[in-house]
Amino acid sequence: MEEGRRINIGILGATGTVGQRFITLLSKHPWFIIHKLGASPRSAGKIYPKAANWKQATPIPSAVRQMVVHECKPDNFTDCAIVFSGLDADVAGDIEAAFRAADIALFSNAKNYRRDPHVPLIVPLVNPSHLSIIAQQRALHSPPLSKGFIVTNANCSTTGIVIPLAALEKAFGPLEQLLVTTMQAISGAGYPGVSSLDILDNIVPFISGEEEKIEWETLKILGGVVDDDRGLKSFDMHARHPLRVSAACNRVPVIDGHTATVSVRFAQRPPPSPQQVREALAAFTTDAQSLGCPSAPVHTISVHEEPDRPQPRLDRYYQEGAGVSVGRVRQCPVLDIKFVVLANNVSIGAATSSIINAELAVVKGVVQA
Ligand SMILES: NC(=O)C1=CN([C@@H]2O[C@H](COP(=O)(O)OP(=O)(O)OC[C@H]3O[C@@H](n4cnc5c(N)ncnc54)[C@H](OP(=O)(O)O)[C@@H]3O)[C@@H](O)[C@H]2O)C=CC1
Ligand SMILES: N[C@@H](CC(=O)OP(=O)(O)O)C(=O)O
Repeated sequence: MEEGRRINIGILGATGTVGQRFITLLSKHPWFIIHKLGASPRSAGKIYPKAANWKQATPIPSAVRQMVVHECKPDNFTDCAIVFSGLDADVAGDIEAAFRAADIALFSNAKNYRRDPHVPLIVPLVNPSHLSIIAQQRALHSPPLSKGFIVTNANCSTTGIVIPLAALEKAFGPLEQLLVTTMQAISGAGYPGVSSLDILDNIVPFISGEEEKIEWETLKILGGVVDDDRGLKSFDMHARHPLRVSAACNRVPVIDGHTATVSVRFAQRPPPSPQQVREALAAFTTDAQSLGCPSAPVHTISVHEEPDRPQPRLDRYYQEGAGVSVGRVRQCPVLDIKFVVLANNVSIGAATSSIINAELAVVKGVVQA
């Protein structure tokens, strides 16, 4: 990025849980400047503090205190080079498609386009190389686009899990089997989310669609991008080394921070030892960091030796919520290795990932700054 230049950005769903996180992070961003805010017709026309039910620990940033919230229509955002979406999935599909059709670069948190064969599903600390499919997404759009595209980030639980898995595949080669059990925070359900009478003194062993998302998204993210005979790119879904994934998801009475217990089997025989796994996790570095993305964690995975870590209350702000914490790395008597991972669902699980994805797109020249 050119010294002193800042890029105008817009935020859709700016009043919601993820939208508020975008505002907090982007109000102090060195490259991006918040230029437009969007939310539902209920909020449109109001100044931001009147539209949002602000739930962050820090006050509403001065940069947006006088901003008027707009309807999420592309015409209101034409002077934004990048638009972030924290839209409710019920409305994200049509709105995000309209922004792409208006030739606007859009980075979404919503699930709607994650399975699209031309849309990259990017966890920025894992698979930024998938940005390579954007040229094809633009070319196949009718009419072809010069600037517009959609990039999605992953489900918040999937994000926390694939980061240590990517570190393991980088060090030891492909994984073959994966068993995951999540303990997911209430904030993952947005605001006001799960009712207190359902979640206090309780665990709810069902989150609609979540297990299917972890089982499918993990393959798209950890798999490669391949070219066919005609030069068309597609996602290989880890097909060269099939990976079987089983997830079980639970809602627990924690406000922020999704925890997961993970057991893996490696293709490599004999498998790595717990100590080799700890060393590989701690040594993991990312392109986002080496390419100078300002929101990338300086150190990606914190590996705990203490037997009772990670814990949401103690570890969810590791690297300002952009890194993940792993602990209890040990032998698994059924598969090979098991461990616990904790990721901040509203930071690296949502807004932070989108922001690093946009930073990567700027660095790689996919977004013209
Ligand atoms: N919370 C989390 O941890 C994660 C969430 N996500 C995904 O991010 C997205 C946002 O989640 P979250 O912030 O929790 O949701 P919220 O319910 O808190 O916020 C939803 C946002 O969508 C806006 N909206 C609702 N209806 C419309 C409409 N008709 N037109 C335009 N805007 C509308 C709301 O505006 P208004 O206030 O005006 O109603 C609000 O800004 C979802 O798709 C979610 O699945 C992804 C990963 C993690
Ligand atoms: N379903 C997740 C949050 C979420 O919104 O996921 P997704 O973006 O995949 O719909 C949770 O409840 O914790």
